[in-house]
Amino acid sequence: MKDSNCIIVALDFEERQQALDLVRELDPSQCRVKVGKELFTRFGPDLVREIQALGFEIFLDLKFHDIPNTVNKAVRAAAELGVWMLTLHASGGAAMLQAARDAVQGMDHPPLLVAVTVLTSLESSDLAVQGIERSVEEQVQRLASLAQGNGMDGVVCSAAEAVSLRKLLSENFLLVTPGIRPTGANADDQKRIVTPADAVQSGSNYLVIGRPITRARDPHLKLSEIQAEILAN
Ligand SMILES: O=C(O)c1cc(=O)[nH]c(=O)n1[C@@H]1O[C@H](COP(=O)(O)O)[C@@H](O)[C@H]1O
Repeated sequence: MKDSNCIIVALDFEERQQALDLVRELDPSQCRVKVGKELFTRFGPDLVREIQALGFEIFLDLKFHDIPNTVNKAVRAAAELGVWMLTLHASGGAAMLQAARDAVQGMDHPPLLVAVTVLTSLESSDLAVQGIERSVEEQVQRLASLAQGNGMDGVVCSAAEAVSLRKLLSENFLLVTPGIRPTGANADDQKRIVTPADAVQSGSNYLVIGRPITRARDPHLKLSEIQAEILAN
């Protein structure tokens, strides 16, 4: 997918002002933004509304993982905020995923529901510790099939799994891929990393990028460079 609007900038900041300063440098027609656990826990729905008022579609990444009734109510609350996309953990199981889907049934503009498969900070040895004796790729496939079979719009995975998922899943099922690192960038705590251009080539629909952009001296320039790299490939 060659779409200049496929990048989601992760606003992982401590301060409200840092997030707003970055957002004001960005163009809502060129990217979307992600509000995650740190920012939401500190500043809540008011900050989401403030960023929406600047014209941005918001990916609310709270990774719900709880009993079906609790997730149903939480998804409804997030949907009523008017967010564009939200996350829950596929490993919460079929009933939890269906409860999430039920929560947005009948809404005029429901958010996209995407299920996290295996976090990009994990590798096979981490699964083994949890008693999962299969490769990351197989576990991602299993959870992605579960997500697709229970009403999700897509999954969060590493772009390293995108090629195999594209063969397994329907064409319009979304692959949202964090763990993106331009060539030579620090991996930080990410284990399954892929460059922006390779992610798009492999079939990712949306690239979630945090530190490579937020830590850049000029975040707007860095975003433009990444977009240019994607379009050139
Ligand atoms: O759901 C997510 O967005 C997510 C899932 C995952 O498996 N890995 C992952 O890194 N993320 C998020 O994607 C962002 C990646 O940030 P950077 O590593 O700084 O680019 C963070 O906000 C993470 O919370």
